[in-house]
Amino acid sequence: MRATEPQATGRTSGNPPGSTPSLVAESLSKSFLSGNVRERILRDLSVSIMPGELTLISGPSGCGKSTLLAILSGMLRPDAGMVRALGQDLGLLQLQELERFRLMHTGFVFQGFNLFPALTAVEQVVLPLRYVGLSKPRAEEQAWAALEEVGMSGRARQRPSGLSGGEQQRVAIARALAKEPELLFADEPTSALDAGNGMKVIDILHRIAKRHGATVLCVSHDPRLISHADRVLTMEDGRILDDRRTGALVAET
Ligand SMILES: Nc1ncnc2c1ncn2[C@@H]1O[C@H](COP(=O)(O)OP(=O)(O)OP(=O)(O)O)[C@@H](O)[C@H]1O
Repeated sequence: MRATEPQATGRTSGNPPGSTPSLVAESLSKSFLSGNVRERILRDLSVSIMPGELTLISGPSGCGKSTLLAILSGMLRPDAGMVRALGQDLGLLQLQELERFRLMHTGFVFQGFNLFPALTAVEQVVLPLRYVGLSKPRAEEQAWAALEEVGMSGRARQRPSGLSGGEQQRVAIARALAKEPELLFADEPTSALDAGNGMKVIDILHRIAKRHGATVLCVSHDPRLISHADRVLTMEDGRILDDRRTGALVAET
């Protein structure tokens, strides 16, 4: 969530990408036990992610994309290495402080939308805003603005059962966007959608990066999305093999 006063990152809404990364990972390692065998999933991985950009992490299934996203977002601790998010070393935070950091500064969009079946679209977006302490009128105002931004204000009174998959994902993006997080993470946000809706969703994520100066980090193995990102990191076997800028243009609404 953005502070009223400018923060230490020196970013203001809508600024073009600066030279200061918003996310820095140094020498990350992570392994998981698979039966009796310990499998190394991330291998001494270092990367810096910039604000105001949509960065895509691509690569084959099982190469560690979601694990990297989970560590960069503070959901998972690495075995070794360091993550600095918005200047904060996440490894130095106690669990409660880390949860607070995530609540105030990060938003998530998942493959399965994760909407509450009984709530209307606007209620889905209002709920987390109330949780971070906004008054009801302020939360409703921000929720409507976020739904407007993703082109869903006309469907705001619908429950998930009355919405298409693409529309549900746009509501989920509005929910993540409404608290104005500096860091927006998306794990396979288009994989349950057809090509047209997938493109719409990725273009919305791209626009959020540009308009809000947010850091948008998206995991996907969908090759159609590559030309829609500003930067593509290709992973294989727990490492980043390729780091490319695409010169992608933001689609207008
Ligand atoms: N909590 C866990 N416990 C044990 N193994 C795990 C855990 N999380 C991930 N793994 C394993 O780590 C490997 C990498 O998983 P990860 O989800 O990061 O890959 P991915 O590149 O995102 O794959 P996909 O594209 O299929 O989602 C996989 O072999 C997975 O089974």
